Amino acid sequence: MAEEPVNVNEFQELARQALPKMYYDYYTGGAEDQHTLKENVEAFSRIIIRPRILVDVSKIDMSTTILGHKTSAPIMIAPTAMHKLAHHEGEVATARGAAACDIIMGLSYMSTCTVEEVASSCNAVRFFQMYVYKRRDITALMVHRAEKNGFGAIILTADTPRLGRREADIKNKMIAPQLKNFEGLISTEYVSDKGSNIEALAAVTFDASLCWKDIEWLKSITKLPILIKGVLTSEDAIKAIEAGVAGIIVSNHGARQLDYAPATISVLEEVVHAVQGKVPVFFDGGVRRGTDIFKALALGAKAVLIGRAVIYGLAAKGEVGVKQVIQMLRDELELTMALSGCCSVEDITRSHVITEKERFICRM
Ligand SMILES: Cc1cc2nc3c(=O)[nH]c(=O)nc-3n(C[C@H](O)[C@H](O)[C@H](O)COP(=O)(O)O)c2cc1C
Ligand SMILES: CC(C)CC(=O)C(=O)O
Repeated sequence: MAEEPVNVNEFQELARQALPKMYYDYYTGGAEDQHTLKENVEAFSRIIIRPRILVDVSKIDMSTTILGHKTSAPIMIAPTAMHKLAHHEGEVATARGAAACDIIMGLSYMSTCTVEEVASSCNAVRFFQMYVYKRRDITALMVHRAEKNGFGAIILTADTPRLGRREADIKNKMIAPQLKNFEGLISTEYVSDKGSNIEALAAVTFDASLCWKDIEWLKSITKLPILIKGVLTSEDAIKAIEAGVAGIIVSNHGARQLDYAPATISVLEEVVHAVQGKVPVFFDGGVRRGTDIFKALALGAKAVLIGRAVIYGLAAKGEVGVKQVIQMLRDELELTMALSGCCSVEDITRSHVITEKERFICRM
């Protein structure tokens, strides 16, 4: 029998073995030179933890509340597209993994299972991620379907007016299937002479004119709280609050959009300072270890979203793999908390980490 994976990187290797190259490249890849892709992970290694000793850590409580929903840990599943390319059960398996671990799942607008299938598969708290199509009637319908099916929030992804240039997908001539949510509404199968039909799909369907004033439109069609995903600057954090969002997700889309955008962990604090506690700030990008989650919490995130790591679990072992990856990250976070002298997520403070910039200033 093959050895059991002991960390997320080993799950990635299992996913590589399980998937056709075209899909593995789609899931792992980033934009252009993949500079930001590497940085998202490496920037974590430049942040050092300042552990405190002789604290009673015999009981650790990782639970927290996200937009009023109690969860077992400050961990959510990031919305990622087309899970059936990773495993035949698709997003239903992912949702069940989330439910088993008592964490919130973000469902992608570009899912391969329908909103209804995911909603009826388990009792996970679900947030619905949306893109805005030029055909606003279709987007409004999707939001209503999410609302009707008990989703707890809308995640508006704001960093994708056009799709980033993912060169592996271009070379592989990556093909997206017809997405079941849109059957009878719009075709999601576009053939492109540029290579990747996902790029063509986004070019034809996504509304590149989307801007801040459209949050008013979104608020007019839903009562659900809105999280805005893709904030990387204090300027946009302030605009998001002015627009009345319920939360902000610091994200560079897993480095798949603008290459040479900053590593998300390097700008989290800028956003947190701008927000001044008015709304919760969430974080994603490059999280592969419990220590990464601890660092993001110390720098002010309310919770982190996990993208690729969950897909690796799904590709390797379906629902069981999703569960194992989340459990692994939860266990690692718990151990990090214990070894740093933190009994609850509230105990994790800014003084528990030191950034590269601070170390540099100390040396001067
Ligand atoms: C294969 C893949 C598909 C993605 N699809 C979506 C999507 O449909 N909607 C979205 O808002 N973000 C999407 N993302 C971005 C994730 O929500 C998240 O920001 C990113 O994966 C976090 O980085 P990580 O993968 O390093 O954890 C996708 C990311 C990946 C890797
Ligand atoms: C189908 C794509 C638009 C999904 C996506 O956001 C991504 O691949 O990063």
